[in-house]
Amino acid sequence: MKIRVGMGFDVHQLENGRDFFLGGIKLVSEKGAVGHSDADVLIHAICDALLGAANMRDIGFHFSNKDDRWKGMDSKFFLKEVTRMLHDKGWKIENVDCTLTLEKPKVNPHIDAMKKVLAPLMQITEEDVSIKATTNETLGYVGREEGVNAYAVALISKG
Ligand SMILES: Nc1ccn([C@@H]2O[C@H](COP(=O)(O)O)[C@@H](O)[C@H]2O)c(=O)n1
Ligand SMILES: C[C@@]1(CO)OP(=O)(O)OP(=O)(O)OC[C@H]1O
Repeated sequence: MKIRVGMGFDVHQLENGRDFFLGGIKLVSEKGAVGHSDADVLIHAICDALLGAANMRDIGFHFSNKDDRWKGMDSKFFLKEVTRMLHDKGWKIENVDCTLTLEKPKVNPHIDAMKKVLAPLMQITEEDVSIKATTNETLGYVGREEGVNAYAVALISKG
């Protein structure tokens, strides 16, 4: 059996009055993420981890931020598509593990809801989706609530 690991990282700016889409759900928050799509930083990091594991470039390579088709796009579409692309090459997703860094809101109360949305998009169980969060202890752009980071690792297999 062939197994591969991939890592993904993404960052988006936070702005007052924006919707905050994170992990496929909409959070109640004063600030939301800014991007070309719906700016779901967690989904983008997961897509990059999966594409990286399969050595299939990255999310911006397949879904350019210069392409109007993806403007305001629900990022769940990208994850579904990336999963399809991996399946087409014979890969099975084993698990993903993610860490968010943001000062607020608290994401712990929403993690189960995120897993429920993300797992079926990757055709894996919620047990195979791990999401964690930490503040940046007020340091740097995350600490100043100017941005949100997402890190993800993914394991895939075939054969
Ligand atoms: N946006 C966040 C940040 C953190 N958490 C949870 O709180 C714990 C403590 O955070 P520290 O940064 O002070 O270590 C962290 O381990 C998370 O469980 C959160 O839910 N949302
Ligand atoms: C998702 C895409 C495409 O709409 O745009 P953004 O929402 O700006 O997100 P980013 O993480 O910069 O990655 C890739 C983009 O091409």
